[in-house]
Amino acid sequence: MMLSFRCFLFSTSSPSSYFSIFLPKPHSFLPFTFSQKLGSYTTSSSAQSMPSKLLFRQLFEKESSTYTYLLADALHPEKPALLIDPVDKTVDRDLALVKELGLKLVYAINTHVHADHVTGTGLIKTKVPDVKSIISKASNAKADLFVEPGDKIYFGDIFLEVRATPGHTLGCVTYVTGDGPNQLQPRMAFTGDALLIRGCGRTDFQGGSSDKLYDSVHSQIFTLPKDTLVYPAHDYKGFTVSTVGEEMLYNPRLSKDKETFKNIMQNLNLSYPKMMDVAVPSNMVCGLQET
Ligand SMILES: N[C@@H](CCC(=O)N[C@@H](CSS)C(=O)NCC(=O)O)C(=O)O
Repeated sequence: MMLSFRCFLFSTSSPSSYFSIFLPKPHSFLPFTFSQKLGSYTTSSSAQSMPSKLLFRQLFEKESSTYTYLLADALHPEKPALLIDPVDKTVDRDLALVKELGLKLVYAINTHVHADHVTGTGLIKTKVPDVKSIISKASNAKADLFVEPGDKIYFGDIFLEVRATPGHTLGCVTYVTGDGPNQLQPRMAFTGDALLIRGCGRTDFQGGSSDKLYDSVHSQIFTLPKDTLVYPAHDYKGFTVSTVGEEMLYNPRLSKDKETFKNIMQNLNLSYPKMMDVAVPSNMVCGLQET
């Protein structure tokens, strides 16, 4: 299999090649089968329906209704872990969980520059200095490492693939668990605010575009296998997880044609997020700006 990796952004200060962006792990060691069905999905612990190396937790911050996701390669000797979309207010809770589970946090990742809450990535770095922050290059925000479409973020033997999904903001990306013989099945898509469960991110600020969002979701998310699990950055209705197939059928915005979608988005009439004027400038610098 041909694999292309972007090596120019690889951090040489990374503790070991098991925690690398863009560098492939050999595919020769396969301690488990990923094909045997075991049970039903759960949204609060292991989301996979089959034996896997993934430790997965969906964590919630209730003031902004934000989901943070903890993923780790639990069978790797060092249990390398990453957090997607941590919130400043819940950093202590999340780091306590990481410690309790004996994980080694290596990356704190954002799907985009959030407008409704302050990211926890900068605060995490002050508490665990070896952690590297990651955001898309297109976001123009500060971080240790910048990702672009097609990049792979490895933690142990598992990787996340980066897909560009602009429209809510210019720099939005979706992180999808890898495709490959020793990767997780079903796949998981961390969609940020591009695709919410039965909804989607608003498109009225931060370079938002309903035209772009429609194309992003249809070309980068709805082309994934239908059983791919959808984990968004927010939920306002009590949902926790969906699938690509479900959203293609039942999403009241994105299941429509593009013109209808654009019309819906133009008429959302949402008020601006309460924390927007604080959150956006702060999140451009990992959430560390004095306010
Ligand atoms: N009331 C909240 C903000 C709610 C909001 O605007 N959410 C955003 C994602 S965070 S920028 C969104 O895209 N919502 C889409 C929708 O259809 O609700 C606050 O004041 O923080």
